[in-house]
Amino acid sequence: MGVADTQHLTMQYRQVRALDDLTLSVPEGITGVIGVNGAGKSTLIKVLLGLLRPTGGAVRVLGLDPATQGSAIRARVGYMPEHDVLPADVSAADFVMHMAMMSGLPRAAARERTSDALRHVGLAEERHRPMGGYSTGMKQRAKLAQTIVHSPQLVLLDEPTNGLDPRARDDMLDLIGRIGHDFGISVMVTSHLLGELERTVDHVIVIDAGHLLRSERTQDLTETTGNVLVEVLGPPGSDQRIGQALVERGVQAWPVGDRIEVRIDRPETLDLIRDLVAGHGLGLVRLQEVHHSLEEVFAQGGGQR
Ligand SMILES: Nc1ncnc2c1ncn2[C@@H]1O[C@H](COP(=O)(O)OP(=O)(O)OP(=O)(O)O)[C@@H](O)[C@H]1O
Repeated sequence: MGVADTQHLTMQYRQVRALDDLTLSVPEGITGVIGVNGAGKSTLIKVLLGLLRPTGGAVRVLGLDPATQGSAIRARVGYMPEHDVLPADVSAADFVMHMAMMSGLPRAAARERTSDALRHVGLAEERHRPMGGYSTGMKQRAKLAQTIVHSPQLVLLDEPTNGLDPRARDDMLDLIGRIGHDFGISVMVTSHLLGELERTVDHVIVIDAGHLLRSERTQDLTETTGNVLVEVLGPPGSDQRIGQALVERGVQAWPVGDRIEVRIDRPETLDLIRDLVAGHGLGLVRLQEVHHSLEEVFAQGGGQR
């Protein structure tokens, strides 16, 4: 059993079937739920939290039933909603403290956990300013702080990178990585962008029109291309010399920045790379398998399998 499981889950709004016979399991660790806008990601999160009652199927979150144990789930789970829901005239410190107490923490513990959470998300200095004056990135970090303030076992993050510039997005992804891998809190994070979560999540679930398309470990989904990336240490142009030497021996090799990508169609090619680098008196810094990106996997029709 995962940290969240659904069986034949259906959510029929008046006109729209947002979730359609959806069976999935969110394992421990960091899981990305990816789907275009309207795929049903937010609806899934609201069902898991017990905020929406599904029209069919079964749900378990941390082994609990959201229909009857919603408040027990919300005590153990953190939720970061997609849209801007922060009161503009309240400071992050007051807001996160309030949310901590709403989760059941006594005042002294709530105060301590609030300052820890705001420090973790990098809002320690600005914590007493009203949130209306915050940048989008700061608002997202304040929302993230209230998500983790009560030391949950699982956090559900709805499009946390939406509207962020590239730098703020990278900061947010780093924070999510730390929450999942350093704090040991399981994370389910949604995105409408395929490639964005790739380096952060351990597991990828892809949904489309409320259906499950794929659910796999990121590593398995982005299977190796059969190529390696070679980085050598030596005077400028060393990479080109090695690339040229490989091509002269009938190996497919091409430059990628100041490295060389090499097609490994037989195991001996790896020995050849090692011997050539040594033969040229150079150092072998890196020999790394090249994986497909998620975007490539789906462009090749991998999403339809
Ligand atoms: N309260 C509602 N009443 C009726 N239809 C809804 C409601 N909420 C969502 N929908 C519809 O259900 C479908 C799934 O919406 P949902 O918000 O879950 O998708 P999403 O993948 O989270 O997309 P987005 O990132 O755009 O929110 C969409 O067609 C949406 O219009």
